[in-house]
Amino acid sequence: MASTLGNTLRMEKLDLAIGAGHGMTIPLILLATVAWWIWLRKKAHRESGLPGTFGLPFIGETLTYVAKMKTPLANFVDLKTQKYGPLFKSSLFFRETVFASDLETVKMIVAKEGRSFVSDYPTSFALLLGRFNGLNLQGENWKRLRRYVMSTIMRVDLLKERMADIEDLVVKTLDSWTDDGRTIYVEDETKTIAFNITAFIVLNLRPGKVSHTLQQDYYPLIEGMFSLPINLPWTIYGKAVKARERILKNLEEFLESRPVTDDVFGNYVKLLEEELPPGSPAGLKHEMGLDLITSLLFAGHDTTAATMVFAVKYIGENPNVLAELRKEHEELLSRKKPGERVNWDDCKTLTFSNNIITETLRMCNISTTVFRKSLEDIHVGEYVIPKGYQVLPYFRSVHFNPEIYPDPYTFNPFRYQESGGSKLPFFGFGGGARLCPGMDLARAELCLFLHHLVMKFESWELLGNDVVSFFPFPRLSKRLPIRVKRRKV
Ligand code: HEM
Repeated sequence: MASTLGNTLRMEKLDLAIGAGHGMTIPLILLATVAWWIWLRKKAHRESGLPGTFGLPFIGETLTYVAKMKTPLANFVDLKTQKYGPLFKSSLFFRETVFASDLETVKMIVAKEGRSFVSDYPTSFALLLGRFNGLNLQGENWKRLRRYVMSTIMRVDLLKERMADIEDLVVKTLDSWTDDGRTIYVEDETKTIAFNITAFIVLNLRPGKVSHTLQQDYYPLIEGMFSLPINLPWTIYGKAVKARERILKNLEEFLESRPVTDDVFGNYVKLLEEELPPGSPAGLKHEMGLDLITSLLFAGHDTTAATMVFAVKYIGENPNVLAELRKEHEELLSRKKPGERVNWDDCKTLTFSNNIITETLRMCNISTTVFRKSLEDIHVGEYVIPKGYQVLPYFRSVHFNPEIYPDPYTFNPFRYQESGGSKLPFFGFGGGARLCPGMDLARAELCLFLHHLVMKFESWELLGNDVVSFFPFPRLSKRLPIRVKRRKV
């Protein structure tokens, strides 16, 4: 008994000694870890040989970047590329960053997805679109989501069946563009077209109060995705958080009330039930389903809407393009029976329309880059991209390289014919394993939009000088006001 008590007392003393030691050792270990980490980073920076600067502590070059990315000419990346060459380092949004702006490195980065690089979107994307959104996902969860999207909503036979509905949604808006002298704000209109189509494809949701409310909440949400994640009622991010809450509430209500559950959301949750480890909480599957829907509504609509609005602007500024486009669509109709609708296969044959889409995306695309992280040290020529860096393959530099695209600042869809059929490098829909799964759907929507635009309207007058701002996304300062002249039928 006495010896047991003695042992216990000795043990307690030992615990106390260890406890006192902890008080000292934990901060020391932390300090040593931080020092070691800083030393490793410095070593990596030195050995990388990358030109460029990190700017100020913590904030890096973020402020200069935000200020200088709005302009079409001589933006942050252009200026740095001129000074340092096509591969340079910086520090943005608290991360060590490498920009790549030459074709070969850009190609290499997108091609090595999942091996040397992995998709790594800013935290604000995960916070606002949900941690299981496609862009932020990696590994098995990403592969499952992508397989699911490709084999369900992006299945060509299904999309072919839905073309008539998609066309009706385009026509519904374009028919409201009267030529009684009223001003039409194209940006608002194309957002509605693209949102209605995406909500129909993803949720089977028809235009109405629910879809209108959801759509309106997407814009503060999107603004927040490129802001500093400071959640206060008056910050851009704070407003985005509120918008997300409303979107989720409305989606939940809609999903609760839908009569059929055999749909994109329902079948995804069922798939997760089969594929996630047994015992995974039901709440997790529900959350993953909601994140799929919220991210598809984002990825599918603002991108396509922006392409539509810029196409209206560029075609409006180029009468020769309008004439050639109309010729293509008149020829298409001449091959069809009266009343026969434009279908999926027609859209594939409309070469000039597709060249307009490509050229519009080359000039003005929401995705000027994609976000990657290096998984290992990567040797590029004489430099090394150190492991763990944010890596931005800057598509816009390739699309504006005069050696690839002569006279790059001119909208010229004829350039693709003139290139003698040789394929010009194009990253409008990304590339590699993450190539946009909605690419064919987006092209089909845009073809139908262009078809009815040139068949219904003789011309349109661009009112006011819209200024294009390029950061965080290309936007027109006045939402592209136009006045249309209908065609006489
Ligand atoms: C003009 C229209 C569009 C453009 C310019 C566009 C552009 C892109 C780009 C550049 C990526 C690659 C992102 C990356 O590699 O990190 C991407 C991915 C994606 N897009 Fe699109 N997109 C468009 C339309 C659509 C549509 C209509 C949908 C679906 C309704 C869609 C759904 C997605 C999804 C789910 C991803 C993630 C793919 C993955 O990570 O594997 N997009 N898009």
